[in-house]
Amino acid sequence: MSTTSAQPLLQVSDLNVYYGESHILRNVDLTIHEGKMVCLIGRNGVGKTTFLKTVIGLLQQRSGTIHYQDGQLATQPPYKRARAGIGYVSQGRDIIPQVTVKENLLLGMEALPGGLEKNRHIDPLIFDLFPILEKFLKRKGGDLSGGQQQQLAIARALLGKPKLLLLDEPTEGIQPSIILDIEHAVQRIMKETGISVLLVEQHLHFVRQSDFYYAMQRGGIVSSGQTDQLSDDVIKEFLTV
Ligand SMILES: Nc1ncnc2c1ncn2[C@@H]1O[C@H](COP(=O)(O)OP(=O)(O)OP(=O)(O)O)[C@@H](O)[C@H]1O
Repeated sequence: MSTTSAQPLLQVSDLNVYYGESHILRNVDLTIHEGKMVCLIGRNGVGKTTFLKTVIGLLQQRSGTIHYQDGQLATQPPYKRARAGIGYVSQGRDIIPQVTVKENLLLGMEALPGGLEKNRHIDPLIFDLFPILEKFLKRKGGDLSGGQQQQLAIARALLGKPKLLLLDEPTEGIQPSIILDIEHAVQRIMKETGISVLLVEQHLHFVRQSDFYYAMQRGGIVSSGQTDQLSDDVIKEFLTV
């Protein structure tokens, strides 16, 4: 199976990002081909979230390029990147606690052409993937459990019809039965919609679902390859399992 012939969906080259004077990301190269799941692994604080935030435009690189589809994401703000099909589920999930599950879901369609005025219909695939959300449509977002909020955050991102979904530690702090539900949902989403996923994850079972991995240490990529060739040494070094 060749994955290198087609033009990648996302190609990050020589990316350097700073917080003030702290040099966080160092010469990062990372490529995602269409329809693939790529996992970024590494210990706490190495720069994984910083990387995702730079791809979605919440942080600006000091140097390097991010090539997405057929152009550069130079200084576009996050909303333009969302419109261009990059969905982002942050580590904190960013569910709005005071409004209902339904209203949280509708927010996911804001980036679509015509915005919320024209998009009020929630795709039934969402409820097929996450039946609990249909049951709890009228509940406040803040009343859901952590796992349910994570499902809501993924569903909301999906409603923006992304081509690339960025997921920041979706299983963090979530009970094992819901971790499996989330893994299955992500697999189904990829199969049924053809989107690509960039996953930051510590949970080995989920990491193993990805096609390719990149391992980060002190802001640089120190190992990468096909996930089915991920060695026990790399797992021990880069995952907290
Ligand atoms: N707003 C900020 N200002 C300054 N430094 C920051 C800021 N946010 C993160 N950092 C630093 O940048 C480095 C990378 O953080 P980042 O959150 O990207 O790591 P991570 O690999 O995602 O870790 P975690 O899994 O703990 O989220 C850390 O040393 C962190 O302390």
